[in-house]
Order: sequence, then C-alpha cells, then structure tokens
Amino acid sequence: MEASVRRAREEPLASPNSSPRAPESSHLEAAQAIQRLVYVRDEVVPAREKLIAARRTNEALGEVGRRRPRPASASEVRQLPNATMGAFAPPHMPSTAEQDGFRPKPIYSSPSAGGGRIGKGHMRAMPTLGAKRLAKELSAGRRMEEQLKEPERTQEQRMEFVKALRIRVAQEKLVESQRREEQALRWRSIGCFCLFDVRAAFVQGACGRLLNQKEAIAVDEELMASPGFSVDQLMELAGLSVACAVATSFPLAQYSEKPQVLLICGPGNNGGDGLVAARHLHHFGYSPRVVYPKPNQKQQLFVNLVTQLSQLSVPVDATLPESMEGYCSVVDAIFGFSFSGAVRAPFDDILRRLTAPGTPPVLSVDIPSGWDVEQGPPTEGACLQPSILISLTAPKMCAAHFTGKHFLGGRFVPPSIVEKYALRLPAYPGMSQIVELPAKF
Ligand SMILES: NC(=O)C1=CN([C@@H]2O[C@H](COP(=O)(O)OP(=O)(O)OC[C@H]3O[C@@H](n4cnc5c(N)ncnc54)[C@H](OP(=O)(O)O)[C@@H]3O)[C@@H](O)[C@H]2O)[C@@H](O)CC1
Ligand SMILES: [K+]
Repeated sequence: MEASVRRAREEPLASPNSSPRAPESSHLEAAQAIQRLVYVRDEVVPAREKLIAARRTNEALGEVGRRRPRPASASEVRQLPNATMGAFAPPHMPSTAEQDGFRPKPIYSSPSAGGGRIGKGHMRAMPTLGAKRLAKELSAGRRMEEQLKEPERTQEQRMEFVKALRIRVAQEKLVESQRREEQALRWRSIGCFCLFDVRAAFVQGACGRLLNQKEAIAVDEELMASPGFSVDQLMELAGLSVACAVATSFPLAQYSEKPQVLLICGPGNNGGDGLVAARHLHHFGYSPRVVYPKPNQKQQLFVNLVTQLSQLSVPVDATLPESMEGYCSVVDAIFGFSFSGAVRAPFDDILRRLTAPGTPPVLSVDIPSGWDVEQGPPTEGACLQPSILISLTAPKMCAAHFTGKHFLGGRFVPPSIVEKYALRLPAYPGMSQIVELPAKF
C-alpha cells in the first residue's frame, strides 16, 4: 500500500492514453486542480493572499462548497477502482530543499518504523508545514489509498469523489489560511506592544519627575493623611529598601567574612531609616555598626529602634570610629529632604571625614547629606560624593546632579498620590524593594 502511494507521488501524472483504464480528460483536469491546491505549500504566499485565494476557491465551488462532503459509504468505497489513484495522485513536485540537492525521506515511513509516522527527513524537506497539519494530510492520504484499492468506480462516483476531495482541500486551505492570518495579527499586536513599551520607557527616562522640597514634604504628609500610613510603617519599608540596596551593591557572596557596614544616622527620619536598615542588614548576614550622634529621645519610635539594635548586639556609638578601614560601605542617613542651610556641628566634621580620600564607598539615603534638596552639591565646605544613591518614594531635584548608581525604594506609593503629583515611577521588578533607575531619570 505504501509503495503504491510513494510511486504515485514520485511518478509524473499518467497521461490519459498511457493506461487501459485512464480517466477522461475532465478527471485529469480535476486531479490537476487538486494538485494545485494541495501542492502550493512550498510556495511562500502571504497569509492574506492565501485567505483570499481560498475564499475564492470555496465560492467557485458554489453550493457544493458550502455543504460538508458526505463520507463515502462502505459499499461505495468497495466500488472504487484500484487504478484511479494513478490519475488522482499528484505528481512529485520538488521542494526548494530538494532543488538545492537535498533528498527528502519518503513521506510514508515503513511499518517497522512506526507505520506512517513522520520521519525527520520529511520535516526538513517541508519546513512550511506544521507537524499536525502534515499528520492530518497523511491520514487523509491513507484513507484515500484504502478507497482506491477496490476494482471499479463509475463515472458519477469518480466525479463525486473529485468534488468531495476539492471541497475538503478547499476547506483545509481556508482553515490554514485563517490560522496564519490570526497568527500574523497576534505578531503584529505583540510588535505594537513592544513598541509602546519602548516608547513609554523612553518618555519616562526623558522626563522622570523630580520633586522639589515642598512637594517631597507634601507627599510625606499625604501618605500619612490619606492612605493613613504611620511613620513607623513608612520608615520600616524605607529602611528595608536601604538594606536591600546595600545587599545588592555589596553582595555577601563577595566576602569571605561578614561584611562590615557603617551607618551614620542623623537626628530626623532620614536617621530613622538608617536605624531600620541596620537591623535588616544584621538579619541579612552583615555586620552593621551605627553612629548616632544626636539620638531622638523624645519619640518612642526612635527609642525602640535603638533598643531593637542593642538586643541584636549591633553597636550604636555617638562618634565615628578612628578608622573606617575594613567597612565595605558607609551608609549616609544623616539628612533627608528637610535639610537646609549650612551644615551644623557635629555633622560638619562627620561630613568632612566622609569626603576624605580612602573612605569606603558611600551610599546616601534619599539625599546626599549636605546637598541642597533642589540645587544639589554645596558650593562651600565639604561636598559628599556618594557612589550610590537610594531615592525614597520619588527622586528629588538634587538627583539631577548625581551620576552614580541610582536606586528607587519605598514601595508604598498608592496610585492616588502617583496621579496627584504626576509621578513617573518605574515598576518594581517582582518582589523587589528597590529598582535601579536609568542614569538620566
Ligand atoms: N514619605 C517619605 O518620603 C518618607 C521619608 N522618609 C525619610 O524621612 C526623611 C525626611 O525626614 P525629616 O523630615 O525628619 O527630615 P531629615 O532631613 O531627616 O532631618 C531633618 C533634621 O535635620 C536637622 N537639620 C536640618 N538642617 C540642618 C543643618 N543645616 N545642619 C544640621 N542639622 C540640620 C534638623 O535638626 P534640628 O535643626 O531640628 O536640630 C532636623 O531634625 C526623608 O528624607 C526620608 O529619608 C521615610 O522615613 C519614610 C517615608
Ligand atoms: K542622607
């Protein structure tokens, strides 16, 4: 059975005179029409053109085309002539790969190879056909082959057979064309989304919103008034982001021993962020040390934060250590967005020490301490140049003067505040508490 099909595919179409039972020329034409429909697969035709062509074919088939072909009954099948296959079977048409010298494996594999399963050679020879579609065609071919085993078929039966085949082929082409059309549409829409994302990222990168001092303070108040966040809540999340930025910039894996981190905390909430970060860093596996020259004794929140550190045996001192050698980083949590004027004691000295050569890389929290919230680096006195900055909630205007690694933290801003202040915040990846900002935010 397989040999006959293979022969039928490989041999050219028999001429009406070459066989004693040759079909009439109308049959030959019908068979050629089927060949044209079935064997267009090696051509590269755009999906839309294919769809239109298939629709036209279907329309041309008229009423018959709209009806589903009736499956041949067993008795009808028995009446079908054996030799008809020679006329109906399409001739072998070389694929592009074959024209290039590639010899495809036979379409039907031997029964020992799994009875009709598609061989690798075949898939290479006809790359334009999907495996599913091919399998479908193979089983249809086998059905046809079985039908053609029987000795005789009348003229009407032949015509009916040709019609049924035409309809089936046209329907299959239509379905295939629709599938390709849908796929093309999907790809087009994916392309549009990608383009939109790139555009959005470009717009955001070009005009990221930087808050002035008034706005920064207003956003802080709004967070507590409207969504009702407590200072403790905000500080906890802000401090966690700071710890994450340290851990990301100075990964534990790079050190043979617990890396030491020095955190310098100011008198306000920026200092509070530093205290929280020290606790998280301890739990992350770092060895933090806190310098807290002006502890806030009036607010229980700050008293608690210091107690929590003491219970973890994290040292909290009033002054800087003699040497900062051995620390992987210094966290500057001295002043935030409420800083103004010239730096007063004892922080002026501290800042001077931090600008001395040989100081470990500085990571500033929200604002590089000593910088004007809007104008940036000071024109007089010690000018801190941090390597890393982590802006909280949204970057402030001074960040425009910063050229190092820039993170955003404080993942708690609700859409109402984003809208009200026209913030352009990037999405935080996954469960991350920080997101790195592009150089020109
Ligand atoms: N929603 C948010 O955005 C969130 C914000 N959070 C964080 O809060 C930070 C803002 O905190 P903040 O308002 O307490 O002010 P901040 O800058 O830390 O310190 C002010 C202190 O500095 C002092 N001081 C001022 N100028 C000085 C000078 N020239 N020389 C010397 N000292 C000077 C002044 O002391 P005083 O003059 O009163 O003695 C005052 O007490 C913000 O940046 C962010 O980190 C997160 O915790 C939660 C979410
Ligand atoms: K700071």
